[in-house]
Amino acid sequence: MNGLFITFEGPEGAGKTTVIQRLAKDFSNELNILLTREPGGISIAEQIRAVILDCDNTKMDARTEALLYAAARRQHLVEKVLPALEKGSIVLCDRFIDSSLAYQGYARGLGIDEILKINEFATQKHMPNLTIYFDVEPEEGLRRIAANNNREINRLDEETIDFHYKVRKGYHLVMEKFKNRCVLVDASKDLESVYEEVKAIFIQTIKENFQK
Ligand SMILES: Nc1ncnc2c1ncn2[C@@H]1O[C@H](COP(=O)(O)OP(=O)(O)OP(=O)(O)O)[C@@H](O)[C@H]1O
Ligand SMILES: Cc1cn([C@H]2C[C@H](O)[C@@H](COP(=O)(O)O)O2)c(=O)[nH]c1=O
Repeated sequence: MNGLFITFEGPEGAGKTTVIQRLAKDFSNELNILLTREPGGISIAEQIRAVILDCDNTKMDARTEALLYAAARRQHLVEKVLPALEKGSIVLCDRFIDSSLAYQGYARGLGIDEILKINEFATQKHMPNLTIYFDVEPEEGLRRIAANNNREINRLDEETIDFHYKVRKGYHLVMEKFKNRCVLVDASKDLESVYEEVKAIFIQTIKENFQK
């Protein structure tokens, strides 16, 4: 694989989307960047996203939810991410496998290792080169999305505060499990500080991988 696969993780409203979009804009003249997201990024996966996140689907079973995320991931990976990496692109992906480990594995109580197994089947063990995790208190993240009029509220956003605390705890466990590829950023800081920190990590990673 010639390219670089960088994923961005964190709870609701942590600032991932805002920072990735700015990163893509600032570096698109000098680097071949593909910006994408999960669940979604391609037609089939966007359709699965709509089914998972529809606020009316409150009856959805936790394992069904986990399998749908994994199915969307599989299609997005083979249709979009892997071809871009083959061409040498830098793929910036808003959420990937660690979201399933934290949300379905830990917060839903299905087990991090169980969810890892079904995702290894889906991804054939393709993992990111780097994962930047945006760490923020659930209340702060939820306050940010509530203040953002352009952001639709989905079924997962509407979970209890207890669930959102478990998501954060789940992420901490996952970051520890995969510490070789994960970097934690304090996303409670102001946006400019968060952006500068992520940009520095990004530049360092590009140097290490492309300018040997
Ligand atoms: N560091 C920050 N301080 C204050 N507000 C922020 C910060 N980062 C992002 N925001 C604002 O918070 C809102 C949510 O940000 P964003 O959509 O980037 O989060 P996200 O992590 O992608 O959320 P989600 O995964 O829930 O969609 C936006 O209105 C954004 O402008
Ligand atoms: C990939 C993935 C996502 N989720 C959750 C996390 C969020 O609540 C939504 C996606 O919404 P966003 O605005 O695009 O962040 O889905 C999950 O539970 N499991 C996953 O694998």
